[in-house]
Amino acid sequence: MTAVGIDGIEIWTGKLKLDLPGTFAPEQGDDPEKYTKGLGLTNSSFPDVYEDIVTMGANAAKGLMDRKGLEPEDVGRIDVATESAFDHSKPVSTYIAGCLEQVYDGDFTHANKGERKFACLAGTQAIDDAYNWIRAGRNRDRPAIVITTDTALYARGDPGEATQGAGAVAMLIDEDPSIVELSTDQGYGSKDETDFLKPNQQFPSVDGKRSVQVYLSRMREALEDYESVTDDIALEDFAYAPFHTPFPGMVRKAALLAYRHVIRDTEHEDALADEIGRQPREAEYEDREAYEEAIREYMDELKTTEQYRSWYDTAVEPTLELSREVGNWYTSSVHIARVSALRDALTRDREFVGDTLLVASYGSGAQAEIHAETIREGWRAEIETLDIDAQLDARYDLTWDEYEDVHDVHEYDMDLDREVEEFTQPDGEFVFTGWGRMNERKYEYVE
Ligand SMILES: CC(=O)CC(=O)SCCNC(=O)CCNC(=O)[C@H](O)C(C)(C)COP(=O)(O)OP(=O)(O)OC[C@H]1O[C@@H](n2cnc3c(N)ncnc32)[C@H](O)[C@@H]1OP(=O)(O)O
Repeated sequence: MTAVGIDGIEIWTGKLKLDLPGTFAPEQGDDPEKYTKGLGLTNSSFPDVYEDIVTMGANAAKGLMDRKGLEPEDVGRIDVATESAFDHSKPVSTYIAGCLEQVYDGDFTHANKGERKFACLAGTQAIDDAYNWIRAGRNRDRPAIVITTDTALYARGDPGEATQGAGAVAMLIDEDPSIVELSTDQGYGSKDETDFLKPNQQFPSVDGKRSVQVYLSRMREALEDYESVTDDIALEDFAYAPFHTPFPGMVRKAALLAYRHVIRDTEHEDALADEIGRQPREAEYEDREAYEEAIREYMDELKTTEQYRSWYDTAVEPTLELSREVGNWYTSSVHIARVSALRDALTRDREFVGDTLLVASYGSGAQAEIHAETIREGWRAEIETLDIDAQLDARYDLTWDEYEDVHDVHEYDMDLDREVEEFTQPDGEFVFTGWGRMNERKYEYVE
């Protein structure tokens, strides 16, 4: 079977940043370590006044097409995953295709376009759709572009405000891919949940603490489902485990739970038995409460062991590097975790063609999905070309008053009583220019 997977990746960050420990924490009256150590975040990316989900997605897609030498006619499909759409009917992919057609000679008339929604999971689902379309032989030898793009803003004062972010990832899905091959095995954990939602509103209604528990429960179910369709999982089989990362502290919890689950009844559990005992088994306890208390105690000890620390520091911690700098990018979040892993491998000059990643995606509402990906020969050349570090360094550092202005500019229902100037100069990129006669958003390319 010909390999299908991710052949190219391009990232676009919002061009502004908010320093969480330095600027946000003092205004909240919080200890800066709540952000750096608790949530695990240093900065959030924000969109400048001329940026939105379309400009960020189009800029990432243009970077990808230019690097891959693609013209519009070469592309058979454009799918956008977002939970920040401003249009209930016209998909964001049409806006993005319209932007791209301003700068290329050809057009995307014969490309299939769509928009995928399942909170942060939608990007992974759009990759699945592209994979299935290629596998079904309906692609006429053309690749698909999958774009994940979000302005992940919360209402002012919401606890989620600390985890905001804005950015886009464009990925080329093709046969014989350069970066990773996708596996056919997948595990799902899915339930109707009311934890994080946006019923006809821009900013989410969030039950923050419950959303954390829902994430963990769906991940456990997805892991069990994945185990049921594959041979037993051994954690040492995976070079990295990129998770959906709303904030790194969330992944810290998920990774510990996954580790406990996977080592049960293995030599790893035996090796830890002298140090912290064996894992509590429910049958050994009088009631569920006592069992759960024993599990909590075991987990508290497990996370301090050398065995766990060594796995976490190698397979999980490196996946959080970009997230710490940009915040939550919703649909892009797991995809920047994958890129963080690949960048770590590059820095370490790691030879890992043929190695596997265990990729754990999640969307509120709620569903988790787990699958494996195999590293391909061309990964190094692709990852070396990424300019995300330069983009991050070039971000404009907002003061508190400027942050308040930026948040207001991007709030749809805000009746702004003041002009907010752009903070950065657009240079070789798409920008938002205003509204057209049918209330559509308009864009231009600035040389
Ligand atoms: C949104 C998605 O993308 C989909 C999902 O993944 S849903 C799962 C995640 N949910 C979200 O991201 C929802 C949006 N976020 C939120 O609502 C909030 O950020 C939140 C509820 C997750 C946390 O908000 P909060 O209540 O203000 O923070 P709080 O729980 O007090 O502190 C956060 C962490 O910092 C720790 N902390 C606090 N002060 C600290 C300090 N001075 N030093 C070190 N750590 C500190 C806390 O102990 C806590 O860690 P633990 O959970 O490990 O105990």
